[in-house]
Amino acid sequence: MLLGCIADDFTGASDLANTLAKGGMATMQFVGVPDGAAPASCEAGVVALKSRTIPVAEAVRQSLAACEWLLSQGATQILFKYCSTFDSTKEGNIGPVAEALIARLGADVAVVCPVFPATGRTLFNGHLFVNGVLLNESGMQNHPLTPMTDPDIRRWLRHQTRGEVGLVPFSTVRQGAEAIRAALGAEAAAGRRLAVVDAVGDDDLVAIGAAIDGAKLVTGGSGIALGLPANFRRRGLLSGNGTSFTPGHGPAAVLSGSCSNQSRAQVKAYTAKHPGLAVMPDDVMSGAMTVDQAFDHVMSRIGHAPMVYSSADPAEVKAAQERHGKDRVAEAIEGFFGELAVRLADAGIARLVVGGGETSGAVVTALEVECFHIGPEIDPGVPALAAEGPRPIRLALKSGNFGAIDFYDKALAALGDA
Ligand SMILES: Nc1ncnc2c1ncn2[C@@H]1O[C@H](COP(=O)(O)OP(=O)(O)OP(=O)(O)O)[C@@H](O)[C@H]1O
Ligand SMILES: O=C(O)[C@@H](O)C(=O)CO
Repeated sequence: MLLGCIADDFTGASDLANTLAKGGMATMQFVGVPDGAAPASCEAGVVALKSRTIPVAEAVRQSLAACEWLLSQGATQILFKYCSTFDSTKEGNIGPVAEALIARLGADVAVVCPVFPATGRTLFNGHLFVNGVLLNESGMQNHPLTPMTDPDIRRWLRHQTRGEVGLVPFSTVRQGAEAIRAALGAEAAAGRRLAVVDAVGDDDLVAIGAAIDGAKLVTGGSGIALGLPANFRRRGLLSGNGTSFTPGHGPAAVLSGSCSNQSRAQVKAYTAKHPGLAVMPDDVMSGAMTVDQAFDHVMSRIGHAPMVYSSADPAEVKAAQERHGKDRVAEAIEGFFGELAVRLADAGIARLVVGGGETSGAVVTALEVECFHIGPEIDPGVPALAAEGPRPIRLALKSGNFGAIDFYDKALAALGDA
């Protein structure tokens, strides 16, 4: 293994694995920290954690454990992947995890770059935009677990860190790799171990990638990985063998627990053409909607690739959270989808598409997936996946805001056929 990656959620892990696989690295995604060794052919290993919204100390502990395993597999550079919308609270978990990794690795400075131009995430003067709109006006201010109310990433991150946070502005980034390297060196010399780095396009990310060749720690969204494979290729370290995804055959279903604007539009488009079952938090919590009922609903319509969704608009989400408590609702719905996925896989569902990072984490964990082989890209940031483990199902894990309006139909086709 050359590059070792720690992702704070499961959709984010497959987003990153997609970028690295497209960049020509033989990439595997692992679910949690594996017990054994990675296959010798694995050049980039992505350990998927579900650490984005867990207590800070636990996120740090799990991330350090993942780091140890990746180092033990030979990784010479560690990449900490978080969301391109910087999903976090004032307490964490991005800052504390990054600082713990810096201390463990003895890194002098690590870039902070959530930029992902293909999905409209750009950073200018430290301010994060989603499709040209400031982060805190993009819909992310209504996120059920990590409402993003400040677009100034340096200021937001500073709430979470012990040390000061630096900035490499776009005026430097546009001068190329040498200038970026010098600016990062100046941040390190000033004692700032984390430096937010502006970028608006893929060429900026490629230049940043070249500037951080050999850096012990890199942090960011999947875009920060765009320029990294070239560093290993330049040294003749890549086999060029790619990954070993094969499509699946059999019935399909879709589960959506994401409440983002884009997910709600995708759910609407999909259920206009396929059967859909809306699952209400109140019904899940009271037992009025059981996994058995949802399972029967899906299985009786299985030829039509039905969808089960809890996706609801911000007012409904808020009302449910006020009635039951934010964590209890999330736990109940995630548990519901996890159990349903297991029932469906055991009943022969061969292709499953899941919407939402937390929801995907719950589903993949319940399915006891050990690792994934990375297949073709469906839409930016979302690859087809083949699971290894007790249930060798084909999966796509869609981040809440990713994917075109017809994403779910495209995903089912990319995963295989009936
Ligand atoms: N109707 C609902 N009311 C309240 N909470 C809900 C509802 N539906 C889903 N949730 C919870 O909201 C959270 C949605 O997070 P999830 O990560 O799955 O989606 P997302 O945030 O849109 O995706 P991503 O993290 O990939 O951007 C989950 O914990 C889910 O269980
Ligand atoms: O970076 C992103 O936006 C995604 O990979 C993600 O992490 C959403 O959960």
